[in-house]
Amino acid sequence: MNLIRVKDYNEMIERAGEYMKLQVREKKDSVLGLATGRTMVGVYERLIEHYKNKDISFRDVITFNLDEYYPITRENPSSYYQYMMEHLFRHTDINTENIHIPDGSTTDPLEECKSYDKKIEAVGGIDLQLLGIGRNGHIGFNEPKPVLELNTHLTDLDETTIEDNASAFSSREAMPQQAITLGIKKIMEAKKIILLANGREKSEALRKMTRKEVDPRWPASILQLHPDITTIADEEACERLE
Ligand SMILES: O=P(O)(O)OC[C@H]1O[C@](O)(CO)[C@@H](O)[C@@H]1O
Repeated sequence: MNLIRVKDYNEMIERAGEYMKLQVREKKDSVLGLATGRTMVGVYERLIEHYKNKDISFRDVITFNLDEYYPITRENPSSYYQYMMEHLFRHTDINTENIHIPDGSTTDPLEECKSYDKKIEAVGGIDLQLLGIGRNGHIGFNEPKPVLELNTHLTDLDETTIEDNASAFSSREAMPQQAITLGIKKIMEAKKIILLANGREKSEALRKMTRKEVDPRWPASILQLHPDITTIADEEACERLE
């Protein structure tokens, strides 16, 4: 694993934006696996800047988001669908047909999960997967569990995740307790992965992720088996590393 230690959040998103820019410049029809959450807000701001400076175009880019709450409608301002529209897509020239986000309003989540995996396979898999990391070591919504699920699936959210993400909803009760998430297999099949971690609250997850053992109680630890992963982490997140 290539670990790049940076000073702070700004340096982290700068590097991540540059990395993603190069990917899209090298391969205009890149298949990008995208993440949401607080960490990614700045990365998308950088990408929008690169787009406005005409360094990149999203016209041929295909995207697959990692996850979506369940149940939730696309119109819900706290949905990841709205997050992506607000923070990235509506500022770019991306073709809306190339945007894929699990449908959190489906009445048949099992079918939605299967068809999501098939859509990824149909475009030849993900070229670059962008990942954040939960305080509990989750990637996407692959939560700490005795076993990790391979395929896209419906999952119960961990208490830590509910605690961390409830502020995006009007109340804790308004937050869905489940989500549809890409499984470990499609994440690991991505040709390249870039993972971002910032802040002290991510330091334990980062330590467990780099400990040279795979522990399903810290799902991100499996990423150590990926042949092309770059982790960019700030000083605070690196605090517990040797
Ligand atoms: O960036 P945050 O808000 O700390 O969240 C960490 C990760 O957990 C998630 O909320 C769950 O997928 C991601 O969106 C994010 O990458």
